[in-house]
Amino acid sequence: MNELLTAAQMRAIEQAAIDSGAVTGLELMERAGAGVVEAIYEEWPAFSKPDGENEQKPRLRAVVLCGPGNNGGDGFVVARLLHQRGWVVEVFLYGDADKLPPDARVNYEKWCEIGEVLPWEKCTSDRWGRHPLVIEALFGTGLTREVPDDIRNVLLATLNCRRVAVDLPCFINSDTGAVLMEWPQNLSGVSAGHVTVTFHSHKHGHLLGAGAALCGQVVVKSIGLEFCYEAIGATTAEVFPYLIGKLQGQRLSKIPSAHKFTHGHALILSGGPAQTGAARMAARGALRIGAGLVTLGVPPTAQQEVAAQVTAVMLKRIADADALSDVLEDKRINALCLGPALGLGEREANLIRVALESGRNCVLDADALTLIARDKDLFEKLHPDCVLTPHGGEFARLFPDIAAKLDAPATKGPAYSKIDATREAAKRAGCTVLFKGPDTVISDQTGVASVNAAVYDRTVPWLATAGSGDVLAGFITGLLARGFSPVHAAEGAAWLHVECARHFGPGLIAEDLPEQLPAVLQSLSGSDQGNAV
Ligand SMILES: NC(=O)C1=CN([C@@H]2O[C@H](COP(=O)(O)OP(=O)(O)OC[C@H]3O[C@@H](n4cnc5c(N)ncnc54)[C@H](OP(=O)(O)O)[C@@H]3O)[C@@H](O)[C@H]2O)[C@@H](O)CC1
Ligand SMILES: Nc1ncnc2c1ncn2[C@@H]1O[C@H](COP(=O)(O)OP(=O)(O)O)[C@@H](O)[C@H]1O
Ligand SMILES: [K+]
Repeated sequence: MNELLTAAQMRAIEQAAIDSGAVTGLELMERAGAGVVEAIYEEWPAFSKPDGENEQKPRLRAVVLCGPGNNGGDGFVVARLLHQRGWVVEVFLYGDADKLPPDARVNYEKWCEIGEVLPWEKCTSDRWGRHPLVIEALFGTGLTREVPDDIRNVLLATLNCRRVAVDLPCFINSDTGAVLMEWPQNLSGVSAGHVTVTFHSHKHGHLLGAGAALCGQVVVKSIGLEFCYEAIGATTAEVFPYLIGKLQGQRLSKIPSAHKFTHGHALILSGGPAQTGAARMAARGALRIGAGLVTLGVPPTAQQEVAAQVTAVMLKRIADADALSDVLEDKRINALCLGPALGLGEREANLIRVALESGRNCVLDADALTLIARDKDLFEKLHPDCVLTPHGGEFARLFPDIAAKLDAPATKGPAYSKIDATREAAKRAGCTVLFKGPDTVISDQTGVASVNAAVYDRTVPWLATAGSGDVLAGFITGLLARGFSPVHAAEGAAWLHVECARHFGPGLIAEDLPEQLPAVLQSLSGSDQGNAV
């Protein structure tokens, strides 16, 4: 599934399934536990060897850490299923067995018929050496507050073991990806779970914030809830897709009979002398992504510099806001990009004013965002055909109160997420907002949102290089010129941006990004419709 769910949405889906009479909570828990065991054998095929039947070989050993809710219930199922497959399993319970919720209690009792449930106090680090596998079923979507020290100490002691987190690592808020546990500085790069096995669909916390770096890899197992998905989607109405940019990317083929103006004309405004590289990279991106024509608007003082360095991109002198108005008399110019190294003076503010008043598609990045943050009047001129592309610092300048909510120390859940923040910002700005990062979130003013997650097998840390944001602004502008709606242009561009970085690999510099587009686009137009990308 490509949908991202909050804890509340997941609960609603489960409840609807149970209410329909098609399945019980106990059956769902059994399927969840079976999904975890299946994932364990997929991840470590060596476990499938018939250990236990061979007298020479020791039996496989696991420890299961069960929490006080239904996540713990899943843990008891896993313990039983592993035992059935010949494992030696030790089970610890954090909390009071008498207070377990009903389904978890049933599975606790089933386990008690097989083996012992050890109290948490006995869960000491000297036990880990004997276990090839630690299954953490302490808290899942029900984590509501910081993880207590007696759990933290145990978790830190397991870091050298093979680990499986059930649903989510117990210290990650499922709605925000925030870590609700003090994490030692020297372990900041350590993944806290080799594998996280979740059910039905990803949760926000698997992709947002620190969550992605600490889940290890995420395996999604079906627990048979697909049949009620539509009904729930309609009632919850806020199910966000991720990787949807791929779908937008797949719409990029050009009609054989079309001419260049069919694909739009993008105008990208450059900064002054020695400040022209950013706009040139954006222009290259817009052209490569398929805009029919791309013009760089340059201040007269930078004309020579830019002319010496462009070929397919055209050039236009734009001295000031009046000159921009004149250029925009050409109605074929249908997408503008302002911001990359544009400058922060009055001239630039006036250029932005004219661009916004023209009502054209408009990407506002970098310096343009700073100018809009400074000038309420400019902010109010934003309209639905604009796309704002802030990184964290620019977002905080534009929406300080929203950023403060997002940055508030994570002490409880459910909490305010990057998706919530981007949706609120887009609503306030009245346009599409693309909030950058490895977890880029895109939302339009109506609340439609998606996440372009550059995590797990799409990790591209080398994209954090000077100027890559300028290229992204160019990609979005090019797609706007080609007629994509603002939100689809932002989604498609963000997805292609990451694909270009993946295609190039380490050593990437921003100039390389547009040059990867031919190969990436080629693979999209192939017979497999992009599945290979
Ligand atoms: N519903 C279903 O049908 C299915 C659900 N499934 C599974 O259930 C999981 C959700 O179960 P859940 O809602 O019971 O929440 P869960 O994550 O076990 O935690 C709640 C408990 O933890 C406690 N607690 C929280 N934070 C704490 C802290 N920091 N420190 C200490 N305690 C803390 C909290 O205490 P309380 O806040 O009530 O005092 C409560 O006791 C889900 O992730 C999936 O694995 C699957 O089987 C599929 C079918
Ligand atoms: N660690 C990372 N993984 C994936 N993408 C990243 C990472 N860091 C930054 N990016 C992406 O790189 C781009 C950087 O843009 P920006 O911060 O505006 O840089 P610049 O101003 O130098 O162009 C954004 O698209 C952002 O999402
Ligand atoms: K867990």
